[in-house]
Amino acid sequence: MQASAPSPSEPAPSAVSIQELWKHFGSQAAVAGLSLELPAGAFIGLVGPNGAGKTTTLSMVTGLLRPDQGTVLVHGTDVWADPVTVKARIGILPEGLRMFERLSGRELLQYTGRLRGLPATEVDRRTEELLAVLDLARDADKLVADYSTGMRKKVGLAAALLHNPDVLFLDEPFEGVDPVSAQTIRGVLKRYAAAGSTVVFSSHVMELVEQLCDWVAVVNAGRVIAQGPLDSVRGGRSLHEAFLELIGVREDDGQALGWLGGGHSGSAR
Ligand SMILES: Nc1ncnc2c1ncn2[C@@H]1O[C@H](COP(=O)(O)OP(=O)(O)OP(=O)(O)O)[C@@H](O)[C@H]1O
Repeated sequence: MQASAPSPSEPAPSAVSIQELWKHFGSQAAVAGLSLELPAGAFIGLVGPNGAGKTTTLSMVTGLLRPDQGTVLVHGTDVWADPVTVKARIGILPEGLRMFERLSGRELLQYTGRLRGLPATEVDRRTEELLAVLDLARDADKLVADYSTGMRKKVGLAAALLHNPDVLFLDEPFEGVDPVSAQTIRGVLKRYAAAGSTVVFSSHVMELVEQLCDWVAVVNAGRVIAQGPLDSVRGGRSLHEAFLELIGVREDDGQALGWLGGGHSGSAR
């Protein structure tokens, strides 16, 4: 893989620079020459239909899955040439995060903080603050195995933020999360982004992306089909409308599923 430094004439430095990324599973190209420049300090939404390649892309960008081809730089450092440097600067909340189930929420955060090399007193301070802000203090001594989906997302987010990363990657952070927990997560992410850090998250919920993000990338069939500031991608429409148009959603021709509905069982037995 080739590492190339960003051009010195670039006005706003990229937090993440992705060049011609490829990943095949068997004969299928899940990610097919995807290139993206994600601006530093932005709140970025990565949207695309099911199977578009969002999770595969995020996995390659965060050093969890090796690309077949292509380069990913995080603040100028090649993820696959120098993963240790990059991993110190990023936080990740992956989809279907596996956690140490037999630890309590508090123990999980303390363990994560020590793994990150933070001093014990700092780990304790940050752990208690994150538990309080994410409304987990009451359940801090419960085992992670007994956490609900929303609680798991919140403790995963706390673990991803503990070392105060420069860039935070979240794969579907709001999936399965109730409106109260979603509001709490949104508040923490907004606070984090307001301090100049970069958030990159994938979502299917266009309204949420519109509310939170100032920059959007639309992925389809393993490629980026639109990227830029939210308003330029929307082009005067809602993001939902722009998304459907960009993806080229097919109108139902009314032929299929003609048997469905009306409560008649039909003749086939
Ligand atoms: N480990 C794997 N083995 C085989 N195929 C895979 C694997 N991971 C992903 N794929 C395939 O790659 C394509 C992209 O999947 P990916 O999970 O990246 O999409 P996505 O945009 O995150 O989708 P969703 O929105 O449904 O989560 C899909 O066709 C999927 O079936």
